[in-house]
Amino acid sequence: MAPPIVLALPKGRLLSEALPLLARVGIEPEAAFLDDDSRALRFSTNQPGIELIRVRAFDVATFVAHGAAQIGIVGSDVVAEFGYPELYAPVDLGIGHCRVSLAEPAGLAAEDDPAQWSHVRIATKYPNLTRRHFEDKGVGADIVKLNGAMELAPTLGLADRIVDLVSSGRTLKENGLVEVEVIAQVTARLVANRAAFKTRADVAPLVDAFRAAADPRQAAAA
Ligand SMILES: Nc1ncnc2c1ncn2[C@@H]1O[C@H](COP(=O)(O)OP(=O)(O)OP(=O)(O)O)[C@@H](O)[C@H]1O
Ligand SMILES: O=P(O)(O)OC[C@H]1O[C@H](OP(=O)(O)OP(=O)(O)O)[C@H](O)[C@@H]1O
Repeated sequence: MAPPIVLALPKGRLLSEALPLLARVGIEPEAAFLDDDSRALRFSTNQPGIELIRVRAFDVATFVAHGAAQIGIVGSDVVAEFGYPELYAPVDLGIGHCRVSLAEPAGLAAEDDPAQWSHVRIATKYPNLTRRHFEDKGVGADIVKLNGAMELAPTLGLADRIVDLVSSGRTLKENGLVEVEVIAQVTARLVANRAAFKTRADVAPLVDAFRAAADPRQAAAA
């Protein structure tokens, strides 16, 4: 018998939006999965052929790309940042809506002309995505990699500008920054390891089940 499919879930903000999808697919995690006091990282479900792991958002992509997990749920921001060829992202799950944007202090924006930039210094947790974006424009980018709280970088002199996720825009506003350019729209994707998708008979049907659960027209018709 084939080992269970390992489904990697991000433990941050996407998890609460992913749980109703899981329920629509018919996957019920064991009780410990929802217990904040549990230190376990690997969980059984009501389906003997499916196990869950709970990892950091960026690590979902890494576990799936390397085949340690066969499928996962991860933001398209993370998929774009890594660009793993082994990661197949066939389903837009329609959750985790936000955007990757370039932002700068309001005072700088008032007199700034992005068309004139030849070199910029950017704080971000998306170094690859940011580098590619500026390369495409022929602008040199000096990148400072951070793991969070990018919004602090301009006022403390770490970088002039940031590339970060924006949803309501509240974090930028409360830190005196304005959005200058939207680099990419973001939603969460169901990702699969390409080799597992091709070689395991149980992976494609599960991907199809997520596709049906994510599509409101199919869900309404069911
Ligand atoms: N403000 C937001 N609105 C909507 N979706 C968001 C927002 N921030 C992040 N996301 C989505 O959720 C994913 C996980 O973000 P989250 O903030 O939970 O994790 P993280 O802080 O990047 O991860 P970790 O805490 O593990 O380092 C992101 O990759 C993105 O796709
Ligand atoms: O436009 P808003 O609605 O304010 O959302 C944007 C914020 O959400 C994310 O941070 P998160 O809260 O996940 O914390 P983080 O800094 O740890 O990533 C992102 O990095 C922004 O800081």
